Parts: sequence; C-alpha cells; structure tokens
Amino acid sequence: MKRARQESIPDKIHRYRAVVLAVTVPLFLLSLFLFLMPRTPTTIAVVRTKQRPGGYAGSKSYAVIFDAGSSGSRVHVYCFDENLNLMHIGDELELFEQRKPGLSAYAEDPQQAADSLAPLLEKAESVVPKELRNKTPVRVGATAGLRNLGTETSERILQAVRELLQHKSSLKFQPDWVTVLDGTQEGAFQWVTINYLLGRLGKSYANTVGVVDLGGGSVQMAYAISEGDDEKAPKVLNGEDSYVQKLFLKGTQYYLYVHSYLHFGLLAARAEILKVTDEGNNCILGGYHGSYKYGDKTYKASASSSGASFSKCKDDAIKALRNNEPACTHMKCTFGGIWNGGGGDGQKNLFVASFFFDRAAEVTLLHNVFLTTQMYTRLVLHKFISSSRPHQVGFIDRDKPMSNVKPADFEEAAMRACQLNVEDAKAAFPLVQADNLPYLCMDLAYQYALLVDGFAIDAQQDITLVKQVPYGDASVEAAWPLGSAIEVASSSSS
Ligand SMILES: O=c1[nH]cnc2c1ncn2[C@@H]1O[C@H](COP(=O)(O)OP(=O)(O)O)[C@@H](O)[C@H]1O
Ligand SMILES: [Ca+2]
Repeated sequence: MKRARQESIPDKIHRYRAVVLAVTVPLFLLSLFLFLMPRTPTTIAVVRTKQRPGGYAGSKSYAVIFDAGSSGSRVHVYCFDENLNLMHIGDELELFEQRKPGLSAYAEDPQQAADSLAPLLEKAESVVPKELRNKTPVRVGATAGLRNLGTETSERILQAVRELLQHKSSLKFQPDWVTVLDGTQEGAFQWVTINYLLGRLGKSYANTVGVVDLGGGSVQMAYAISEGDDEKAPKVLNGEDSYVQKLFLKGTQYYLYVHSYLHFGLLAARAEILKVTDEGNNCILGGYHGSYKYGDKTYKASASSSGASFSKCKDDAIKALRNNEPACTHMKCTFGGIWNGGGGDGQKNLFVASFFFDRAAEVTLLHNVFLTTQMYTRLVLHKFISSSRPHQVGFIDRDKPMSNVKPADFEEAAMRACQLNVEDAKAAFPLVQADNLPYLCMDLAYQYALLVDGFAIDAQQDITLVKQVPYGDASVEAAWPLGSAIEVASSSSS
C-alpha cells in the first residue's frame, strides 16, 4: 500500500498561504481596531448583576477603607451598584494602593504616622467623583500593629489620623470610624470578602469556604459552622472574644467560627521562635549573625555553626506555638488552649491568604526570566525544580492570583531553603527581600507547622493560596477591607 507523503506544517502553510492571508489579515485588522477603541468602563456589565425588568437605572455608592496593618498601610476604594455588586473604577474593580511601614512604626510620632496616610488618602479621593465625595464614608481599621502598642499609644495615633481625615479630606467621616479592629472582626471581614467574591454568600454554610489570613502580627482562622455546632461552642469569660459570630448575609443566617491569634502572625512568630531557642538558632540560615527587631524588642538571631535544620526548626516552631499549654479545656483545641471550632463542611475548602501567598510566590521563579545557568544548576542540585511544573521553580503558579497547593509543599520548600547558607539563598531566591533572607527557613517551617501542627490540617489536603480573587473581568484583593465596605454599603443602603 502506498502511503501519501506526510506534509509538514510549514509546507502546508506555504501551500495555503493565500487562504491564510485572506483569513488572518482582516482578523488582525479587526482586533487592532477593537484594541485601539476607547474603553467605556461604566458600560461593562458587572457580571453578577441580574438585569431587572425595565433595565438598570444604576445608582453607585463608594466606600474608602484604610487597612492599617502591622507591616504596611493600604487603602481600598470600592464602588457598588444598588444590588451590592462591585462596579468598575477605571479598568479595575477597586483602587488599591499601599505603602510601608505601617502606623505602628511611628509609635513615637503620631503626627508622622497620620501623615504617612496622606498620599493614600489623596489617591483614594481622586477616584471618587466630586459630587459623591461628601456621601462616601472613609473608615480606618488598624490591626495587630496597633493592638500590640497598647491603648494609650495607639489611641494617640488614631487621634492624629482622625484629625487628618477631619481637616484634609472631603469624604464623609465620623471619629468612631477610625478604630483598632478586634481580631474577630478582622477574621469575619476576611471571610465575607472571599465568600462574596466567590459568589458563595446566600448559600448554605456547607457551601462556603473557610479562610486563614496570616498577617505580620496576627493570624486569623474563620469558617461557618452549623447551628447545632454553634450550641457546642465553649462559653468565654467576660472580656474575651466569643468564638462564634452571627452574621445575616443575603437572606442567610451564618454562624461564623472566628479566632485571631495575636503574636502568631509571621513576623511576630519569628520573635516567639527566637525566644524559645538559645545560642545558635536552628532556623537561621547558615552564615548569618545579626539581630531581629520586632516591636520595641531586639532578639539575637545567629545561625548555629552547622547552619539551619528543617526538623529542628520545625520543633522550635511547634514549641513556640505552645501546642499543649495552657491546657485544652475544650473538646478539641488548635494551639494555646484555643477551641478549634469543631471543623465541618464550612472548613472543607480553605482559602489561605497574605504571608502564605507572599512567601510561596517569592520562592517560586520562572526559569527563563530569572535563572542564570549557574543558578539553574544549583537549583537542580538541590532538587528545587519540580517535574509537575517544569517551567518554574517552586510550588505555585506565579502568574495566577490563586493556586492549589498542599501544606506539604511548604514543608518541601522549607527543607530545601534550610539547606542553604545566606549567600546561596540570595542567589537562589532573588525575589526574597534581603532582610527576609536569613529567616526563609524559619518562615517556611513556621507556615508548615502552623497549618499542620497548629490547625491540624492534613499535610496532603488541598488548600487554595490566594492573593486576589477573579470577579467579573478583573481580580480583587483577597483582604478584609472589602468585607468592611460591604457592611458599610449595606447599612447605608438599608
Ligand atoms: O490587599 C491585600 N491583598 C493581598 N495581601 C494583602 C493585602 N493587604 C495585606 N496583605 C498581606 O498581608 C500581609 C501583611 O500583614 P499585615 O501587615 O496586614 O499584618 P497584620 O494583619 O498582622 O496587621 C502581607 O503578606 C501582605 O501581602
Ligand atoms: Ca492584615
């Protein structure tokens, strides 16, 4: 039997070049025209809005929320339609700006603290239409940084911020809108943000997702539980945050388990780990001898002569978590004597944010962009290159705002980072900031220990690392301020 000669693709293209040209040239011209056409953002339908009969008349409301975090200050501006769907601000669905350091870095100078927010305020105001500015509320929520400073110092800073908003802003403002958020509010807002963006609000608690938010100073866990489980919640003493919040959202009553662990954010936990170890720390990368400053304290941070060791560092992290003390007086605890909420369907899918995402992204590199041959060889040697994602080193998809991972990925990354001395780590991880490098083994080992030994999440369970959540035709930051804005917008529209 005679076989027809296989024609190669270039040959085919050559033979049919007239047809190819006839099809592609008009297509190219059409796309060029569409690309150059001016965009009119307000006409882009917000995907989740159901068009009402008679069409959408459209009234917009804006909210400006400052997140005064322990490691930086950020401002978010959102615009809602009357159904509480997000509308465009330019091409995006929010304005987001940030700067470092956070307010708590100016403990001695409240005025300077307030002034650090001025450029963010100016930017935020500029995107709110002039005629809506005096109807647009501005709120400031401070988190772990100010919680740590104590009431007197943090109150002085908040007062300076109130004066800034009173005198230098045209937005709607009340003094009690500038506060230190309690950890429970922060965790609940984060849960609302993620579930709102995923379109889960209004569904049964079992169809919502749980959230973990690892900040610099504190870490929050929040997930919805059943009404029956709410009744099992341990009673808390006066002055303590209760474990379960009742939230009524989109016609549904939720019982939200929330706990915020102060001192267990990533940067605070470094201090906790350094406190439980003596000379020669097991977590500091080889060759580094320095000190670590957190709050107003300085800790010795010096590598042991044999460098870091993942297994010893993990043990130190577990010690810092104080797994067994104070004693667990409830049915089941996470760590530090805190009730674990009982688990259940609302915790099946976990969206894990902030420093979990950041560190994972920093240890992930695209080969072709960053690696010299020498670095590539070194990384192959240390088995950094995974066969499941051959185009990159590390365990997330850097070009996506969300990635499915397992806690074990943090263990694997930690094991590799811990083997390196500071110099090698600098070459291997150009995305890690110089002042974070000595702590890379510690951070990754702590993140693993927190998930697996602290929260008792199976090392092989799928979890979602999240920076932003796709919503409509854009992505929105996975951070608590949206939850706060939703509360503001829904109370002003009712
Ligand atoms: O809008 C955001 N989108 C994504 N990540 C954020 C956002 N705001 C803060 N983060 C993350 O939170 C972490 C910093 O925590 P933060 O300074 O808020 O500490 P705190 O919550 O303990 O006060 C960083 O990993 C930072 O990337
Ligand atoms: Ca935060």
